[in-house]
Amino acid sequence: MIVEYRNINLSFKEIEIFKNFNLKIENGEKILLKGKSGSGKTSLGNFLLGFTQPNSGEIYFQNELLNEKTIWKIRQKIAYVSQDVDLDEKKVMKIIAETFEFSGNKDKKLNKKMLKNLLKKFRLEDIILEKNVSKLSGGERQRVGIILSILLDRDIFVLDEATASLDKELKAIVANYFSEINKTVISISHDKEWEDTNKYKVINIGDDKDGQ
Ligand SMILES: Nc1ncnc2c1ncn2[C@@H]1O[C@H](COP(=O)(O)OP(=O)(O)OP(=O)(O)O)[C@@H](O)[C@H]1O
Repeated sequence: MIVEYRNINLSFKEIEIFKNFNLKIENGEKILLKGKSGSGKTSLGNFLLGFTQPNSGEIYFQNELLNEKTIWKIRQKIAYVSQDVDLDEKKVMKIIAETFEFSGNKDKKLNKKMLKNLLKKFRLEDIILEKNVSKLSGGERQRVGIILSILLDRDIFVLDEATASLDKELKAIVANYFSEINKTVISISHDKEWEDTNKYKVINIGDDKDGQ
């Protein structure tokens, strides 16, 4: 098992989002979190990354309890892509190169051949590497964020509406790509292309508040 949410409770004011929510995710599993807007999907991703905490309950990552001591180590094992990929306003290649200089990524080496292949797979021209991020369209920026997350070669992907800015064809390409890789994937998406692959275990959030 790679991730376990145990007895998670979350509420804001009088609104209960999770009541004794439980979910186990196996190594290599492909998970699609679905549910109405406001059902708590993003919160589940945020708990795992330590961005926010539930009111009560525990989260385990590779059998280790997530807390303020373990979160930094755990975060380095997670590749996170959000809807609004937040990249510095620099040349794309510079951002990629600098990402590999962070202390947390020091054990990883930029695979340039893989980068070229990924650009091609996600329909980007090589010239994009020389462009400033501020000049990219939303869909281009989103794909650069996805490519960067893949290059980091981490254990698990948390993809929060990672295909929202892409056209139909690209949504399908990205959803297919993640369905076939040898990693654990948690995707939060309203895009039907993820489910269309038939490779993701669909978890409906909010249907049954009293645990799953
Ligand atoms: N810090 C906060 N303060 C108050 N309410 C919050 C906070 N964080 C989340 N919420 C509320 O918790 C609920 C769940 O939010 P969350 O973003 O996890 O839902 P979601 O299922 O990802 O929604 P969407 O599909 O719209 O992105 C929402 O009603 C949201 O307004």
